Amino acid sequence: MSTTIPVIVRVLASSVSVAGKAGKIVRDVMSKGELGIVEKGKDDYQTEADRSAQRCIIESLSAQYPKVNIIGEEDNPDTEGDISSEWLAVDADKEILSIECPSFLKSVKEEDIVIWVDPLDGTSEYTQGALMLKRDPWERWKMYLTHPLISIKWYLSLLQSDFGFLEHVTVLIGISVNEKPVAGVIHQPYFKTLIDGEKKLGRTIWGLQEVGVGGFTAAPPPDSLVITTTRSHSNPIVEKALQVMNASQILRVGGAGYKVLQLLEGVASIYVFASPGCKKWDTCAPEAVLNAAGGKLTDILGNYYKYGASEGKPNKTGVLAAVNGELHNYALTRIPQELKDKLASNK
Ligand SMILES: Nc1ncnc2c1ncn2[C@@H]1O[C@H](COP(=O)(O)O)[C@@H](OP(=O)(O)O)[C@H]1O
Ligand SMILES: [Mg+2]
Ligand SMILES: [Mg+2]
Ligand SMILES: [Mg+2]
Repeated sequence: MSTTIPVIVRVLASSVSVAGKAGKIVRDVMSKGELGIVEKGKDDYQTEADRSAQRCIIESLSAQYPKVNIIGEEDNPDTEGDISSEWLAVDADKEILSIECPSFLKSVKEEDIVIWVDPLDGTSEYTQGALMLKRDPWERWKMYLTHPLISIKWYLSLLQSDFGFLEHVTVLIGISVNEKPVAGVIHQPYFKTLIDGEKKLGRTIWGLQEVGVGGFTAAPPPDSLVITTTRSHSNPIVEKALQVMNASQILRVGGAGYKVLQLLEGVASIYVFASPGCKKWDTCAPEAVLNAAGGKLTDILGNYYKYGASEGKPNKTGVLAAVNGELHNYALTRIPQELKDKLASNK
């Protein structure tokens, strides 16, 4: 690979490639049917797909860019032994390699880069999606009875959906320089497209500051105010912040990556989550891609998160994102000061 291509462009091109590979791992674990669910904390789970996809991403990127600081969500991905060479991605996306690098990023060195990896965003939705792949109703019912995450209400709604909530699942790779997210990849392993009548699964969306976004068709925000928010981590303060928005519709979906995709594709205009819970790996890639598309992501107080390697991982003061500065400001001014103060006291 030519070394005349700036390192930030090469890192983005490699991230696009490896995200696709991680997405395949996520689908393969699901098809095998053994999810290996581990409880990390309250409402916080990890599966074999989270662990394996993280190994694939981190080992592939660190083999190519040993001086880049890479931080992943999963603490203990099974690090015993060599990973399958099938999982090591050393290629780079050709289209990205041909991008003209913005001048302010041309001299960035490997050691200036911090990458935040969420190998599987929307783990709740992933584990619930597993039920939909059980074709035998009795098998499905048995799986429901032993599933730690599904209430009867969600079981019934799953049975009515086509693909469960698997579309909410994304693989996130956020690239930051000087604490700011400058580039990002959102890969959606279960996105369905028909190419010449053939079904293809998976798509990769990317963004680079001052260059723009690719991998999907951008659309303007909906005419009326549509808000997107969590479906599995709500609480009374999250609900209060939604009530004050005066929205015509509230969409409850999984994953920070998927919610930002809804903003980019004109499905929703604002993402509101007035609670701690998200971490730097949840927001780094979505923030980078949204920025590159002209949007804005901050905490509920309107402050940007910092993505340096020594920053705390939790996004203690929530998430507020919108397709443009005007809508972001609208949401920011509607959130009562008392609620902002409550979140700020978590700092
Ligand atoms: N209260 C909470 N506890 C643990 N994780 C939370 C959380 N609230 C949000 N998150 C994490 O933030 C991401 C987006 O959450 P949500 O889907 O509820 O909007 C998920 O990432 P992961 O699925 O990668 O763990 C989720 O786990
Ligand atoms: Mg998680
Ligand atoms: Mg996540
Ligand atoms: Mg995750």
